[in-house]
Amino acid sequence: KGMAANTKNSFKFVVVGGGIAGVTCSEQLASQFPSADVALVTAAPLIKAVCNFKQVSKTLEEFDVEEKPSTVLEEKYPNLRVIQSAVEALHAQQHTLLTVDGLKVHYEKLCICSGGRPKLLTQDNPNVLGIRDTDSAQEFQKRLSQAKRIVVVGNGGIALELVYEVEGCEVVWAVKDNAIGNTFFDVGAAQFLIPTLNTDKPERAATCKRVRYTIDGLGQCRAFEEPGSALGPDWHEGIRLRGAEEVQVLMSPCFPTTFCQCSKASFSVQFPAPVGSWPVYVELTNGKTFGCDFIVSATGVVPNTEPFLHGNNFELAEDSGLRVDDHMKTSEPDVYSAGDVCTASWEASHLWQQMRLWTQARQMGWYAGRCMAADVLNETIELDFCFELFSHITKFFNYKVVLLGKFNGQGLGLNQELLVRCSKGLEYVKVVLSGGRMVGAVLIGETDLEETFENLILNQMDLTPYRDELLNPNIDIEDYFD
Ligand SMILES: Cc1cc2nc3c(=O)[nH]c(=O)nc-3n(C[C@H](O)[C@H](O)[C@H](O)COP(=O)(O)OP(=O)(O)OC[C@H]3O[C@@H](n4cnc5c(N)ncnc54)[C@H](O)[C@@H]3O)c2cc1C
Ligand SMILES: NC(=O)C1=CN([C@@H]2O[C@H](COP(=O)(O)OP(=O)(O)OC[C@H]3O[C@@H](n4cnc5c(N)ncnc54)[C@H](OP(=O)(O)O)[C@@H]3O)[C@@H](O)[C@H]2O)C=CC1
Repeated sequence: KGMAANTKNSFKFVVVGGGIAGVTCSEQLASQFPSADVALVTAAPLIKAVCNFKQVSKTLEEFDVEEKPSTVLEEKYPNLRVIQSAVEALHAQQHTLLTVDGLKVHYEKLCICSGGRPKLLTQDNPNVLGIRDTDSAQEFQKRLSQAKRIVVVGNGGIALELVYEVEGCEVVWAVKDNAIGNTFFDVGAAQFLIPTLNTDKPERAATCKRVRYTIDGLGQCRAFEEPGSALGPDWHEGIRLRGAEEVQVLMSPCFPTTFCQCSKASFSVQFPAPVGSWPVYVELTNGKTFGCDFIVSATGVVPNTEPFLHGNNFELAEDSGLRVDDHMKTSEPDVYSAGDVCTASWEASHLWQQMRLWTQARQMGWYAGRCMAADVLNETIELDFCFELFSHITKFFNYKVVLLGKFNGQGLGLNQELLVRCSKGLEYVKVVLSGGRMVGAVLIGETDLEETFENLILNQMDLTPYRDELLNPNIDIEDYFD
């Protein structure tokens, strides 16, 4: 009711974006300042809320995400108003936003949490799809139900999930690396996971046909009008990812042909002139051309900065995210940013790196809210502990996956030693040591090692004397370091 009286659309705090970052930030502000007017301006009709939050260890967290109508937020926080409209322009000097509905919103402090959108191979081909939000996932599902063959390009999180989940449709997976899942895994972990593609998925074993997995090529294993929030864990659950035919996963570890000799940035797939009856063809650098019903471009995300830039002086990072400092502040006064749209530009802990993930969206949104509050109250605030150590829990190919620190030896060059333990079909454990200290780990399966390894990474103990015991399966490592 208090909000209804605010006809001037002037707010102490305004947050843009109803994804995890924006919702967490606005909830933080609305609960810390119950008498201040807070607005959440978001393009999509539904917001994303964190539920069943569980702090698994010092830095590891798990939670579910629910899509809810925005009224739920307004009911919970009487001082929070949700404005469903896309922001069209920002005038940072005047502290105002304009929405596509012609609404002018005034703020004292603003946090931009507008997320990202798929970095598509090409924008103009209706047969090249990206997956980001509920709408795009539904479009994908609709097209898949009629499809006999699709080509998946990209080797990150979405591609990994798709090739595992899609059934009843031939999948050509064009991978330019020599192993799968390059954003999360090294070759060893990839080798561990690959046989899973060849087995029935547990929950569907009774009903589905056996997946045939063939290896092709050289490899060793070898509408952005009203963008919705990014999907997240288990986005494919409840969506039937089934094509029109029998199942075959065909992996082509090769480079799409028109991959320029130079940098990846100039990469583009060309669509050769049709020679058959498929709606679209893709030519790969192993010399093969595949016709397919459509191509999924699972090639990363681009920060949604567009409506905020014009006429303002935002510093952008190389990946075109809004640069934020260790207080989540952008280069414009009173403008903060969190989640996929921003790029952490502070001197990060040597054990942390930004990855555009659900968990980091929540952590950044929450911390940005606290920083905005601290600024208003003239209080000092230290960089939150969650930015000390990179940690991520997820699931790939139905295995629990925990990633800690420099899990792929990021930035370590030759200054690293890897210890690996692997039981086929059961677990894969990799530890990254640098100068005798643990700096990262990949844990696949029910290893139960995450807490002990997290502690060993955080306390930077010299493990040189223990390196032979560290992964010895006959030693209870938790007791050992107790
Ligand atoms: C298919 C898929 C699977 C994923 N799986 C996982 C996973 O298993 N684990 C994991 O950790 N991460 C996963 N991610 C990544 C994760 O979903 C994102 O990192 C995270 O959701 C980003 O949250 P965000 O709040 O920054 O942005 P978003 O969720 O993208 O939200 C942005 C919000 O801003 C709004 N918006 C955009 N532009 C405007 C504008 N101009 N005006 C007003 N509002 C605007 C949008 O409507 C939206 O509400 C996945 C992503 C995808 C696409
Ligand atoms: N379970 C989880 O945690 C999941 C997380 N996500 C997150 O959602 C977001 C979107 O996922 P996704 O799209 O898979 O993005 P990712 O960043 O995970 O992966 C993008 C992949 O595409 C490759 N790539 C980039 N540009 C090109 C190009 N022009 N041609 C060919 N390949 C290219 C990248 O290779 P290279 O690295 O060499 O550039 C990389 O393999 C990511 O932030 C991801 O982390 C998604 C699904 C599941």
